Amino acid sequence: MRSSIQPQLGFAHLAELPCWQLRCGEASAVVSSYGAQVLSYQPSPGDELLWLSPQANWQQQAIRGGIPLCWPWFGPADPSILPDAASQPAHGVARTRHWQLLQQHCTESVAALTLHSIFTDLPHCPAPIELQLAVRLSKEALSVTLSSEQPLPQQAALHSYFKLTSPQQLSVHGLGNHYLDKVSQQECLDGASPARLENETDRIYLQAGSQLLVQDGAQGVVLQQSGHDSSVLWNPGPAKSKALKDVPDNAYQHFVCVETASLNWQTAPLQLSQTIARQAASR
Ligand SMILES: O=P(O)(O)OC[C@H]1O[C@@H](O)[C@H](O)[C@@H](O)[C@@H]1O
Repeated sequence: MRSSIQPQLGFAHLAELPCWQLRCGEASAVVSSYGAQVLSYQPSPGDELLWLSPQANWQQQAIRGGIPLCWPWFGPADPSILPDAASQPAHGVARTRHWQLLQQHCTESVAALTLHSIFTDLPHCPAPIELQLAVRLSKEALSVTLSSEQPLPQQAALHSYFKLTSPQQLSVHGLGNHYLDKVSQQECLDGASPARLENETDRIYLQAGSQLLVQDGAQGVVLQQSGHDSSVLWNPGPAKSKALKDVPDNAYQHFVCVETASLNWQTAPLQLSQTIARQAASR
C-alpha cells in the first residue's frame, strides 16, 4: 500500500486549522500550516507520542504542543543582538506564521512534505530569508529538519512536547551531566545521569549526545538529533502550569519537552534535525 498525504481542515479541538495528514503503513502524523508544527505522531493507531494541550489555541499565538519551531531566537529576544528586543515574541517568529507547501512525495515506504516561509521582517536582518521544514514519516519513525541556506546569526530549537504518563517515572538518557539551570540561574557540571524531573525543570544541556532516550515508565521514545549544540529539558511543574493560560492546571503531569537546539548564534546555514520513534519493546 502506498503512503498518503491529505489536506484537512481542523485537528482535535483546533477548528479550521489548515493541516495535512500523513500516513505510512500503520503510522500517521498531522502537520499544521500555522507554525509548520507537527501536532500528532502515532507510530501505530492510538499510540500517540506527542502532547497537545486541550487548551491550545492558534491565530495570534503559538500552538501549545506537538513540535513548535523556535527561530531565529530561543527564549526572550536578546537586546544585544536584536533591536527592539522587548517588543519581540519569545522563541522567535516561525511558530506564529502561516507556512506554504513547497513539495510532497509518497512512496511505499515514506510520506514526506516540505513547508517553507520567507521572512522579510526580521529585526536583525533586512534581507529576505527562506526557512524550510521537511517532515518525513516512515513506518518506523518521524523526522523533522529545519533548514535555511542563508548564513544568518540565529538560534533554533525543535521544541518537542512528549506525552507523559508519570513525571516521577521519567528519565532522559543521553543528555550528559553539564547544564545551565534556568530555574536557579546556575551552571551544573555534575548533574545526575539519566536526568529526572524536579518541581520545575528548565535546563539547557551543553553536551547532549546525538541519541537520547525518553523513558516514561515502561515506555520509551528514541530521539536522534543532529545539527544541535545543546538540548533543552523543560517541565513547568505545578506552579508554572497554573500560571500558563493555555494548559490545564495539572499539565506538568502530562508532558515533558525534550528539545533539539542550536543556541550559539552561529552565523552559518541552519540544518537542525530530530527523528523520533517508539522504542522497540524488549523481549
Ligand atoms: O511558553 P513558551 O514561550 O512556549 O516557552 C515555554 C518554555 O520553553 C522552554 O524551551 C524554555 O526553556 C522555557 O524557559 C519556557 O518557559
